[in-house]
Amino acid sequence: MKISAPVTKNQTIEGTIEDLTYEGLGVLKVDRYPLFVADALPGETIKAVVTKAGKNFGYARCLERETTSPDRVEVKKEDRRLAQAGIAPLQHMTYAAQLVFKQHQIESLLAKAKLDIEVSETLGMEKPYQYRNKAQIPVRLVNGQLETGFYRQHSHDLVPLEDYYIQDARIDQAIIVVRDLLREYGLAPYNEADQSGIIRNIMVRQGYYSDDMMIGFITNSKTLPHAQDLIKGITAQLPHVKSIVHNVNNRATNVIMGPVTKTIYGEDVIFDKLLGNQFAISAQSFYQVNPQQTEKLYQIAIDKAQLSDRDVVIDAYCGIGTISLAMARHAGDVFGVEVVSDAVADAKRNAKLNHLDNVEFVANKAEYQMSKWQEMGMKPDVIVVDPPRKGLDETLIESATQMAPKRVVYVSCNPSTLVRDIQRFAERGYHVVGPIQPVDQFPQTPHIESVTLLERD
Ligand SMILES: C[S@@+](CC[C@H](N)C(=O)[O-])C[C@H]1O[C@@H](n2cnc3c(N)ncnc32)[C@H](O)[C@@H]1O
Repeated sequence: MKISAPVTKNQTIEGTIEDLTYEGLGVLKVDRYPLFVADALPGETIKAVVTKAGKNFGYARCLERETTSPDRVEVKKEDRRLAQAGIAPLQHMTYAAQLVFKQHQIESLLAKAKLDIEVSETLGMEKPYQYRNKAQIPVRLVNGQLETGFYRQHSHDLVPLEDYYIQDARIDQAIIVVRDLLREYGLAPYNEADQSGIIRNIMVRQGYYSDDMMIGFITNSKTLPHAQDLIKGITAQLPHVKSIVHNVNNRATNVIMGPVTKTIYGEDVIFDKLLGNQFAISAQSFYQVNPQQTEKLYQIAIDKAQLSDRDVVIDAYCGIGTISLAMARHAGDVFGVEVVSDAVADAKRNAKLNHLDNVEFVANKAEYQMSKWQEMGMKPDVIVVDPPRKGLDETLIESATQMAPKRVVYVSCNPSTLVRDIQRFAERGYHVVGPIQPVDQFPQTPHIESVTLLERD
């Protein structure tokens, strides 16, 4: 039997938003068929036009709001570009409602999996904007002029921007300085259509406690024309820049940086602090983007780990060792594993920088290393995992539980893989203790970070 959508493209409909998707889109149902609507909140009655009608779901654009949710923040016309660019897709919700939305997202995934686990209120920020310490901004030609900005969502059309709202204001200022220098020296922006031009992206990293800034040029060409002029211009206008790097990426890919980064001014790294430890951060290493909330996140992970000074800890997916070093102050020995070798080099350097000699770092896939450690007979007391969005490899869960740690602390940036992995741990004798604690690392966006404690049954 052919199933068809109960609506057609361009049809106008009226209804009340029932829910929000994990991306923060309003859900408007026609019979049981869901239409997803941007900038629409639960309880709001709207008139909308169908923009896409697929087999199982569709999309609609709000034409008129007949009632307004108390959770709504009116967004100024000039700021709507931030939502279009996917920078702040939740900007139309009060911050309090954003925090509740994140808590509910985890609760509803747990309920779907029939898991009776409590979720605490999301720990939010006092000032939930200008928090990001890193930007990778595309450079393109728009109306005959070199522009910096963000892509309109689901497209490669550049929306020129100067105020990115969620970035450290010093980063916004640096992007303008660099953009103007690129214009002055006539460097051609990259053109994706025929892969011509020079400058693909500008990368900026800013310390939170330190004033250090790193600027990176990601180019399509092997060389960076006018490198000395650019360095001179940047350092004259932005004296806190400690490092300028050049990265070549001449492949037709959405991955921003190529494999090799060369330092063309100053140091290879910038320095910043987290929970009192100093960190050297290189261009290619992962470093949490919201330093204020990261300190809260790590402190919760440390508290949940309940370390004693003889405990052996594994920190899987350790990046530049930020969690490892924070734990090393409370534990016997800490072993970190991370796949990016530059990050491991940074982690080793960071252990020395902080005079911590009870930490060891290995460059390997966490799933391989965990099975190696298990075969070697290692018996950790605590395992911390902080994987990327795809969550844990099942073989890692197998080796980790075989090693029988007392506790597993799971730092997650994706509640759906977290819930899947909690079930996999449960099959191997580990259960969640206490509530899951969401921490808002990404205000104004639907991203959800949380910390979960699992213990052996
Ligand atoms: C969410 S980050 C966490 C990093 C670190 N714990 C922190 O808080 O800064 C995930 C890290 O996992 C690394 N990674 C991704 N896949 C991996 C794998 N299969 N094995 C080990 N590390 C991996 C990434 O390079 C990244 O550094």
